[in-house]
Amino acid sequence: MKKAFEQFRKSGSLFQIIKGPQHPESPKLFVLDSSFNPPHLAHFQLLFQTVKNFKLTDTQSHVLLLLAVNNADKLPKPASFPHRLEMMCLFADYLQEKLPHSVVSVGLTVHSKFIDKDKVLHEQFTQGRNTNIGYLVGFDTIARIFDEKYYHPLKISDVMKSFMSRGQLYCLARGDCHLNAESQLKYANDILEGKFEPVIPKEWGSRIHVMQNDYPSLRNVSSSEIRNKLKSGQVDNLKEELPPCVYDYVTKNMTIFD
Ligand SMILES: Nc1ncnc2c1ncn2[C@@H]1O[C@H](COP(=O)(O)OP(=O)(O)OP(=O)(O)O)[C@@H](O)[C@H]1O
Ligand SMILES: NC(=O)c1ccc[n+]([C@@H]2O[C@H](COP(=O)(O)O)[C@@H](O)[C@H]2O)c1
Repeated sequence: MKKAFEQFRKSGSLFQIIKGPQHPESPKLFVLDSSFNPPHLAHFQLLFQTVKNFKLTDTQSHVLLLLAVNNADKLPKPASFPHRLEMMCLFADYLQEKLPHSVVSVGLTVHSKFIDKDKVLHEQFTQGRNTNIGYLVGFDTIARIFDEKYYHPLKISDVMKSFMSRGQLYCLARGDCHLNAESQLKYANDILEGKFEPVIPKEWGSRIHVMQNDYPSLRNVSSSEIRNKLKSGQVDNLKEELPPCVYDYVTKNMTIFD
């Protein structure tokens, strides 16, 4: 994975598939953009519930696990990018088994903001086809996508116009969030009712789909909490929070999070 990562870095490309088919013909692309530091079962649940509820009938979906080598806020640590790619590939195999009617791939991008990732993915996957792209996020990330500080001095209603007019945002409510579950679940409706006008145009509410996590025990799971448990040696508790393949990887390679 170190080689694949270095090649991407040197290539000057904006996006590259590292694992899986280069040009899947699916009409629906689901993108999980994450730091994968490490990937965990709340990420799995976000993917599983979205594909189950929003896939197009009788067609194969394409699930893309996307790692940005430049994060909007976080430094590239503690796990190095090659280690994260290893964990993403294990997670992709696990997903492929659980979602047999989807094709799963792993990709890298240089872009940190969703509006920029979206431009690149449209060029890559929708040319001459009618592919619909949906982005899978937790509620904290929705709040960050609509935070004006990332676009200053431009207005959100202008800068996000094409992103919000063609894509969908599939969102899983989180326990460890600034809003309670009830407020998270009515967020799309609040937008539709114009509560955040003029910053967020009300018609965008129809493109946002907020779900409750079917498993209450996963609502507070996060990569940082998992890293903390690893550091303090609470590894047994992690079996309920990580796919078995990722659990094996992190417990055999504990130093990657130092
Ligand atoms: N428990 C969860 N419930 C719902 N969404 C989640 C959960 N954990 C992560 N996500 C979402 O998955 C996406 C990618 O996650 P990210 O890599 O930021 O994971 P994280 O667990 O929040 O990481 P960290 O703790 O390092 O910040 C984000 O949009 C995030 O909101
Ligand atoms: N405004 C935006 O588009 C925006 C804001 C915050 C995070 N992100 C991206 O979301 C992804 C997940 O971020 P975190 O790992 O920080 O939760 C990263 O690729 C990050 O760069 C995008």
